[in-house]
Amino acid sequence: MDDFIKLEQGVEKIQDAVLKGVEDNVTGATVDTRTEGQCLLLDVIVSSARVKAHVVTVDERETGLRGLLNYGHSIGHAIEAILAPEVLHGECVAIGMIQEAELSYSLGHLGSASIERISRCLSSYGLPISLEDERLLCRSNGKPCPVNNLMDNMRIDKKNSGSTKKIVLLSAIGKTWEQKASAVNDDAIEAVLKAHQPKISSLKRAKIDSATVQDDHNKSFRSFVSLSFQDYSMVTSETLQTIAKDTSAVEFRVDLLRDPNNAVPSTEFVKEQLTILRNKIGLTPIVYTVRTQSQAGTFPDERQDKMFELLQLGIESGCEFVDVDMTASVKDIEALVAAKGSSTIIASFHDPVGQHSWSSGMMPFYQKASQYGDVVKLIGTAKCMQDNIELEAFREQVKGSRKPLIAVNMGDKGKLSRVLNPFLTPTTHILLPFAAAPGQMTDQQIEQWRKELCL
Ligand SMILES: O=C1C[C@@](O)(C(=O)O)C[C@@H](O)[C@@H]1O
Repeated sequence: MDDFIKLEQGVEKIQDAVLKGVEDNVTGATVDTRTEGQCLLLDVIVSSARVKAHVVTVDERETGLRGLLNYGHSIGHAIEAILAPEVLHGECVAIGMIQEAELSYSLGHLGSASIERISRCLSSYGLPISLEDERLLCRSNGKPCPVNNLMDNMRIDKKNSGSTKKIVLLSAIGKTWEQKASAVNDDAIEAVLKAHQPKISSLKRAKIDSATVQDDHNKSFRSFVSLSFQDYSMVTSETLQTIAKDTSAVEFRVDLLRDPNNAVPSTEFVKEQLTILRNKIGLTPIVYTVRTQSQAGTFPDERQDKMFELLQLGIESGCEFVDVDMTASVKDIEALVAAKGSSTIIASFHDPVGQHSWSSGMMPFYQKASQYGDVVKLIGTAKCMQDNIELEAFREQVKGSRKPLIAVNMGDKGKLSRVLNPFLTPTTHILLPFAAAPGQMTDQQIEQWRKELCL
């Protein structure tokens, strides 16, 4: 119990010690150089190791007591068998701890206040406490954990005796109901597993495929915010969640990242940054983009090999949308599209200097993009209002196609096209360091214009 209180009360100090451990020794080099957090962390680790060593010594042959070390693991392992490797062992056990505490409660052994405290403590360390956790749903792409599969997986637990399942039940925090795992009947376990099934709506949100986008595009996908951060570890979850609140997706601009060790961001760095974004933003869909210099971005044009390696990473990481530039080589585009997995491909073309007119010049790019993308994105540059009118005529001309179209003009004079674009309009936000493209507006500004124009 004392150790639990230390964990409960020392969250910030312990987290600080763990973060510090990246450059320093996690538990501090010597007694003199240890911070308060490092002392606390060391204390908790040593106490845990002491308990474990004691239990393992007393019950060398695993006759009963040793099973207690398995609290949270009966259900945790059953979940892990379905969701690994996307979801980690520790995360599955954290959920298992809560469900086994609930089981203890449902059998009348544990008070509900204890479940509250355990939940709060696990959450404060960033661990998931239910299968509805957004980060977890995202990483597993909404993969379900049906009760019958969980029950099947629990059948092969080493603590069981024959067909009777044995689970560690709590009577208080730091205390178990018996000095061994207890026999529990299947009905009681099933009831808890059932109560913890995620709601259909949260599973659905985790799944966006190209068919959904194509069928439902004008209703569900109004806009996305182009994020312009250089390092997501410096941005708070609150900021990102505020930005994501009223939009359909956020754009992760790989070319705008600043890797402190490399001029062109390394794959490792991008992976790390994407994980940070994912963890902070929950289930908000991500548009993954590597925009080259000639396409109005900052990624070096001559590093096509690296660009495709990074795009592959976007697909492998399960980003809902991956933007592929149509000026790249057809061979590379084809290979990427063939490996798109569950991502929706946005085939895009930018004309940053307004070289191609909407009345004829953009058509070849539209055709190419329709061939490779699930979604087509054409970005022109307006020099005058007429360019927006021509864009609308273009939109009208290709309206019958099944491929949803994002078409806007950059520049101050192109704003009207952003207001009129009905699907996944790229937008900015006041909390961003800068707008990712000239003429980008916030969702509120677009709404305001639409009101004024009675749209
Ligand atoms: O393709 C686009 C559109 C955009 O260039 C714009 O004009 O809003 C902004 C980019 O971040 C995004 O990738």
